[in-house]
Amino acid sequence: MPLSDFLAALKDNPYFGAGFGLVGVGTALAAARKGAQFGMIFFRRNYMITLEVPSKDKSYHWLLSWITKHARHTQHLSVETSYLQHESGRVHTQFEFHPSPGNHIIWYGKKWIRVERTREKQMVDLQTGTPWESVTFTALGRDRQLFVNILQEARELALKQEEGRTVMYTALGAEWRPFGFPRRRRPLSSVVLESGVEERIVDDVKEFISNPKWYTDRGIPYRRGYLLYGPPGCGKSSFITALAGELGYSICLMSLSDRSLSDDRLNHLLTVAPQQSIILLEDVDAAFVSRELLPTENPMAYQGMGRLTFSGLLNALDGVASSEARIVFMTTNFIDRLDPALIRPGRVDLKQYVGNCTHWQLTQMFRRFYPAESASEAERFAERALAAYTEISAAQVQGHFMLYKQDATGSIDNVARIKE
Ligand SMILES: Nc1ncnc2c1ncn2[C@@H]1O[C@H](COP(=O)(O)OP(=O)(O)OP(=O)(O)O)[C@@H](O)[C@H]1O
Repeated sequence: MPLSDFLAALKDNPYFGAGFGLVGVGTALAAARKGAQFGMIFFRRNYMITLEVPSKDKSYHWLLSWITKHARHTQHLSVETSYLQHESGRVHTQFEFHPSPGNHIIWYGKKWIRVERTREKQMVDLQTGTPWESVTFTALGRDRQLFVNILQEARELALKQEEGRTVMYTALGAEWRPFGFPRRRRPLSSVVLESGVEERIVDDVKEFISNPKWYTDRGIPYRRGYLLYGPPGCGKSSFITALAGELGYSICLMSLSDRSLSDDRLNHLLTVAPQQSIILLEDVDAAFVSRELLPTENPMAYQGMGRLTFSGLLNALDGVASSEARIVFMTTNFIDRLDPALIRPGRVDLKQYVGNCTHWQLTQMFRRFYPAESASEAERFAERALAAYTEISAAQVQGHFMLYKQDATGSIDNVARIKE
């Protein structure tokens, strides 16, 4: 059907009311209007299909990108600014144009489709503070498969854009929203942990992900908790980011000291976390300290800083049940400050100390940073570093190397100044 005919059919057109006789102009017009309305309703019900997608639906953002791709000739646009990190590490600002609120016509699957994007000025999503929006697709025919195809294409397009990148989500109201630009996946080899530590965690997570049946057969909730503990700057967060990249997972980052976090909200967020994501609760000690360490005169500390209570946190962790593998990582610098109830098996199934650099780690880091240098130079670096300090974090070593980017000998000679 040509576009003009399609548009004509969509408009409220008195055509359907024509031919009702010459009963008087007023009556004829009213009859014509009624006829038109009836005709349109009949036509819509029987020969048109529509799909409404509200902005709070997961597919909404994918669909906006899909529409942008297909409505290339539309002149009415709105902009969304994002940042993209290139291989070199440089960040580029990217403007993505989306069709503005209003009507757009798309030719897809040998059909004309009207896409109406609406934005409610009066209605705001109370949880996210953003205006309420929706897009409605209207097409002639009865075949719903058209919409299924569009949704699948939109999802594939979104996945393609995220390929090779790790998406970070943060909690906004009761939802998870991507924040910042998707980061280039960090390779696991770029995080140098003590020998065997990486394998221990990666093998455990992979085994967990590939074995849902083991859990269902035994009626055990399909979730696994990990705790990485140790001094700052030793690679806990970097390792979790690299692990997410290795698995092709995203990260849902949450701070338990967020004052707006309540028991219900945490519970809800853990339940609705995006598929294939790692939930990361950083610095859990900052929100709750062990009951045993608590001064009795300050019971508030145990209740958490916001409206989240300790028992609420335990319940939320226990309640995480999903057909999807649910992986929760917690990090802390002070494991001894954590309540034993929080880290008992079932809530934390694997605990791993991530500590300051060992001799082995120092040699590995040196060789990674200065690939042209020999193994004996790496040994010399590690020996001198550990002779000068008993405790050096990987972050400090990395900072030191950055000072001697092109000068491996300088980095060895000045290793005693690593903490200056
Ligand atoms: N083991 C490591 N191998 C390579 N780089 C590391 C390692 N540990 C830390 N770094 C570097 O140091 C910086 C800080 O590391 P990271 O945030 O992962 O440490 P952390 O243990 O999570 O610290 P905190 O306890 O303060 O959160 C990052 O830039 C990271 O690249």
